[in-house]
Amino acid sequence: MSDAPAILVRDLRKRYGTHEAVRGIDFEVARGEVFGLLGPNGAGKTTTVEILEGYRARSSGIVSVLGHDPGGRPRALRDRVGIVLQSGGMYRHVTVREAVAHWAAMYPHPRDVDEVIELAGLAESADKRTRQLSGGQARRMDFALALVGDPELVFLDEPTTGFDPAARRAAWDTVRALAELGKTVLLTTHYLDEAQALCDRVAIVKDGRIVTEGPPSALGVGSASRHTVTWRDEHGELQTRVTDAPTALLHQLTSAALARGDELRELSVTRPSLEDVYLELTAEEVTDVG
Ligand SMILES: Nc1ncnc2c1ncn2[C@@H]1O[C@H](COP(=O)(O)OP(=O)(O)OP(=O)(O)O)[C@@H](O)[C@H]1O
Repeated sequence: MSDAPAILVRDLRKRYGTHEAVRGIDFEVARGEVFGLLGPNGAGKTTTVEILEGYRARSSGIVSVLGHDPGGRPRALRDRVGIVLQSGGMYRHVTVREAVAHWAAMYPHPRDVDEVIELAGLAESADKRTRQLSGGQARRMDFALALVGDPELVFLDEPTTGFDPAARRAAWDTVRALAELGKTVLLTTHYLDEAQALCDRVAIVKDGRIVTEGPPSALGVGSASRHTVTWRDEHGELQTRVTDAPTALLHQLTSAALARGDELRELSVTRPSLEDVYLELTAEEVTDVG
């Protein structure tokens, strides 16, 4: 049972009136995996995640979360899933420790409150009233609330939107700590560096469909053998060539430079990054694959 996937989605569809926001999505997330859904505004990420959380009903398809259908939010599932809510405003007048302790009491096997506060990076703010927290600290409290029930699976919908760089790094550390604890994480993000830093695998969603899926590094490298070669030529002009045969191009360039007794200044060879692949696949004129 434990090698059954944490999340299984088959031909998931969601219609809002006449608009089909999710048009046949399939993916699986293994236990202990950090999986990212990427894609432009309106692609259908939040709809998908909220169906998995049990907050929205699907139009059709199969969805299994820790072996349960999340529709109707069964109690057996609620205790095992952590959800970082976007608002987190209900505890404005109590301290961080009181809020986390209150939330912990709703779960059958909560984690230690102070340990969770530490894990969320809030040890120094534990006695602050939550309304006095900065935006980044408030978000960390959302993490603490999501973790205190000791969930097996954590949903993070755009966990660092609006964070300053230091708060983002702290949130990344929290996600990594979750992964080290063996938790499964499903996150959505608009930040490709975040996906690259945190996710074992990502799926890029566009217009309600997955257009590609795989480990972030493999998406960048595997999508093309294209290399971009840049150098400054003998006239001081910066040159750029995109090639599938970088070895031959470099041989040609270096031979010519050596023959002139010159250096190839500012030479660089780059492969497509996750960002290049993302932009290519989500560009408006590109039609969907699959
Ligand atoms: N409750 C709703 N009623 C009608 N249409 C909706 C509703 N929720 C979402 N939509 C539409 O469904 C599509 C997908 O929205 P969704 O929020 O899932 O996208 P997203 O990928 O999460 O976008 P973002 O990155 O902007 O959060 C959009 O066109 C959106 O306008």
